Amino acid sequence: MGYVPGPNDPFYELMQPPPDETPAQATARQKRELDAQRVNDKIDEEIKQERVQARKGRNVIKVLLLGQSESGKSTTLKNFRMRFSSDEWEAERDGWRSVVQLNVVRSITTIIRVVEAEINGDAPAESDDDQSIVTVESSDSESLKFTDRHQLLMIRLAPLLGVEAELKRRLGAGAEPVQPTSMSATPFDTPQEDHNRRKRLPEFSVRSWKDVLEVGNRSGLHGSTSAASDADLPTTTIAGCKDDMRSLWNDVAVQQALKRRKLQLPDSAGFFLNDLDRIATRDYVVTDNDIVRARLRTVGIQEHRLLFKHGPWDHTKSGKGSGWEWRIFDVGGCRTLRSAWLPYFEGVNVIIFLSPVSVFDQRLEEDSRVNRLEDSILLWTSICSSKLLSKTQLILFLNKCDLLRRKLKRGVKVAQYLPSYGDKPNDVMAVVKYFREKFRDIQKQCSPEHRSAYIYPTTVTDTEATALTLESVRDGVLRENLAASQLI
Ligand SMILES: Nc1nc2c(ncn2[C@@H]2O[C@H](COP(=O)(O)OP(=O)(O)OP(=O)(O)O)[C@@H](O)[C@H]2O)c(=O)[nH]1
Ligand SMILES: [Mg+2]
Repeated sequence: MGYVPGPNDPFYELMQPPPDETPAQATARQKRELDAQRVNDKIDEEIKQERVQARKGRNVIKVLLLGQSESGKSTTLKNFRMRFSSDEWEAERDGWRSVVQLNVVRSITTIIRVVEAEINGDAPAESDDDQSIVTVESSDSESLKFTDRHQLLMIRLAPLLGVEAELKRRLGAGAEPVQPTSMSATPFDTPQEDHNRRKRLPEFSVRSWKDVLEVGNRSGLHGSTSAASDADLPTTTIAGCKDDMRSLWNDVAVQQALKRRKLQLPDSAGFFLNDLDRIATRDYVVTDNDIVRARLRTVGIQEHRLLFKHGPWDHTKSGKGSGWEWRIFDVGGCRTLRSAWLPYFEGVNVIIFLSPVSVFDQRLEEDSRVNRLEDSILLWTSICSSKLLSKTQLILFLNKCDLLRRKLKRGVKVAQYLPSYGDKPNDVMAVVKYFREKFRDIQKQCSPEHRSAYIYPTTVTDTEATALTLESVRDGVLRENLAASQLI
């Protein structure tokens, strides 16, 4: 209701209707007054909303997850959601089932193609000399022959090709990173035409998890009733192929062929294929560990929100918590996608940068001329040097420490790929310490202004250890941002 002046108000006379007003004029006047009042109310409401937003805005923290492809950005996001958004996490659990199945089937069909090529005597596809491969150990040095038993396995596993196509169709998964095909090493470079596209089988990708998980839940694929699982042909087929998949994966001749052709299966392939008894069943229930290992390449930038209601410094003058909202952006790390990061740098409070420490002997999937560690260092240097990001808090995860441990145990020597490593011990502690110092020095030297270094060695597929890291990250971020906004 607007202000209505009383008889003593100087505006009283002015606001009285004219004495000779006709009924039609009175109606028109009242309508004008009503319209004016509506406009006023709308403006008042907008001002109120703006104030609410401004108040909320003080507690919004914008977080970007950056790093090369397969560095573990989406896996880190999964850990955040598992730990701090557990209701949504549980609601989405069933939706991941088809994604895990697609991971399993995809690895098997990739192996099938290799075995077929071996049987047909096809020449190995273009590959790198120093790519790491996921294999079980094979002690035989002599090349083992493929037999009729392998031919039979191929025939029996052929239905999985159809399952792969069906799962991809249902999930809306594309087989290739979508446009653009031009690449840039850092988000600040002008993209160059990609002349070096690899002829490998591309990974599947989706635009957004939400779409995939909704499809999974909506299509009734994952109901626990037997009727639902009967209707789910991919699950039935996968369960029917369990023993043959296991035979294929554990076969020594097959493992030799994978090694010979330097096939690079995803990091999670071994985890899933070594656990087929649990996963390739009709009543398979997805675990947290499965979800953090399920690979789904990111191509679009995804935003997820987390609410922290009870942060340690989260109290207003009245003593009541007002809450903190984190907007986390997960980007695609492939060089073809890095130019899309730039618009997200505006107003970003925190960057969590992932650099995998196990990749010193690997090349980029999208450009086989480039060593992955060199790529990661280049990217980190560009982020540290950026004036646009000079006030952004940088947190570095030296990730995939488990894979580093495994690689060093296999006898791979860091100094062979990184001469500057010299004769330091070839063990995880020493290697991680070396990387930590190198990355910290880059931050120190390249940052336009001084900022603290937050560096964590991580294995983000280890959800328990990562939960502790994320708590420390959360507290550090809230503390630093409160300090920045001079609230403490
Ligand atoms: N063993 C192991 N695997 C990891 C680790 N971190 C990530 N992975 C696996 O590596 C694969 C790639 O991880 P993602 O989180 O999808 O990588 P990303 O950085 O989001 O990659 P893009 O979306 O292509 O940019 C997944 O299968 C993960 O399960 C780790 O610390 N150890
Ligand atoms: Mg990703």
